[in-house]
Amino acid sequence: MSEHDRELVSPEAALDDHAVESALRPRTLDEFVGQDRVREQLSLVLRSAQQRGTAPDHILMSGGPGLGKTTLAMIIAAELGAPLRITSGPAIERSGDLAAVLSTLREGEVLFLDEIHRMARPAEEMLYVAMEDFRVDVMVGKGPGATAIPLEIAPFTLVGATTRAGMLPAPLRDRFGFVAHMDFYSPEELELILHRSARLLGIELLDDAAAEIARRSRGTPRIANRLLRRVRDYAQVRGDGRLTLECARAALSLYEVDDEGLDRLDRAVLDALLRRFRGGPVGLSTLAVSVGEEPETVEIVAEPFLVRAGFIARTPRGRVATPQAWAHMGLTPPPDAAFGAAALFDPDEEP
Ligand SMILES: Nc1ncnc2c1ncn2[C@@H]1O[C@H](COP(=O)(O)OP(=O)(O)OP(=O)(O)O)[C@@H](O)[C@H]1O
Ligand SMILES: [Mg+2]
Repeated sequence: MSEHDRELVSPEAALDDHAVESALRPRTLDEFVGQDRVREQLSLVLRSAQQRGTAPDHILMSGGPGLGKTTLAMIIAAELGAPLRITSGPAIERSGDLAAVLSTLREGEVLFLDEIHRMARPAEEMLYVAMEDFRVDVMVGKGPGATAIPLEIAPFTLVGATTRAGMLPAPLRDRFGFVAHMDFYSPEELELILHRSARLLGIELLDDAAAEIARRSRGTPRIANRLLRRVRDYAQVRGDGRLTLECARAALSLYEVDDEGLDRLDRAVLDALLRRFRGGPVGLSTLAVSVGEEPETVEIVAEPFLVRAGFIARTPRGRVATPQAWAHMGLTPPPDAAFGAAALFDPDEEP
């Protein structure tokens, strides 16, 4: 599948998303739609720290692409009235890169470390100390004569974001006082987000069209906003500019986003699972290879939604298609097909 095909339907940010995304980002906790539990927990963490006059605990946000991690990080700084410094795991190749950031933080500053699971190992150790003791040990010299010079740094709040919380070493995870688990959004929440975006973009969006787009957005605000823009294009060129249900349906089918919001990658994964592996169980990397994708892409981009929507079950022996998957793809399962939970408890098989 080419990059071009992927851009529309992937929850990961595409090039043309960036400008419009920053325009559509909610700026306060109140404007942030959905994730009610996270919002309430976060609001307590922030308010109480403000009342105590201290920097709040370090905050980790975990969740799939496009669910609002960067947005929340910006909101945290804004709610605290604190300056925000942004960096990311891949930008920190050596511990020196991190030392340079940490040693120039101002008191109370929020440090947003995106993709924190991709930071270099030696920098991780430095981060542990910084998070706990607000200190960096700067190494001077090399070899046996090297010494660590402790340097005090200003109390700050680290906000880490990761799509793969499981990949964080336990000592790092444990140093976060609060972990926000970002989940997929309900269709109703996505509708609210779509109406808000339409208002900001000056688009006339009818209720039933919003519901249709929301239902097909794979629980992800980024995808909802992107589909909104494609339906707007359609309405502008082929209609009278208003986003009606007919426009939404026609545009989404043109862009191959199906009734359940499955895109080409999702369907390719399901198709391989059903036809080539007779519904599984099959390992994730085998499945990824058979659709010509990186295992990480299938694991982070396609699978969580397919599981959440009830098309795939994870079992100790691998991924298994559910009856719903067979039905959705219009195929008949073989009589011996393994089905999700049943496969979990097969007494004759070793996990
Ligand atoms: N709760 C929300 N309410 C309204 N809009 C939202 C919400 N969450 C996300 N969005 C919209 O979705 C877009 C993507 O969100 P964001 O960039 O924060 O995702 P992310 O989790 O950081 O993704 P990535 O893992 O790719 O970095 C934002 O531009 C924002 O407009
Ligand atoms: Mg982000």
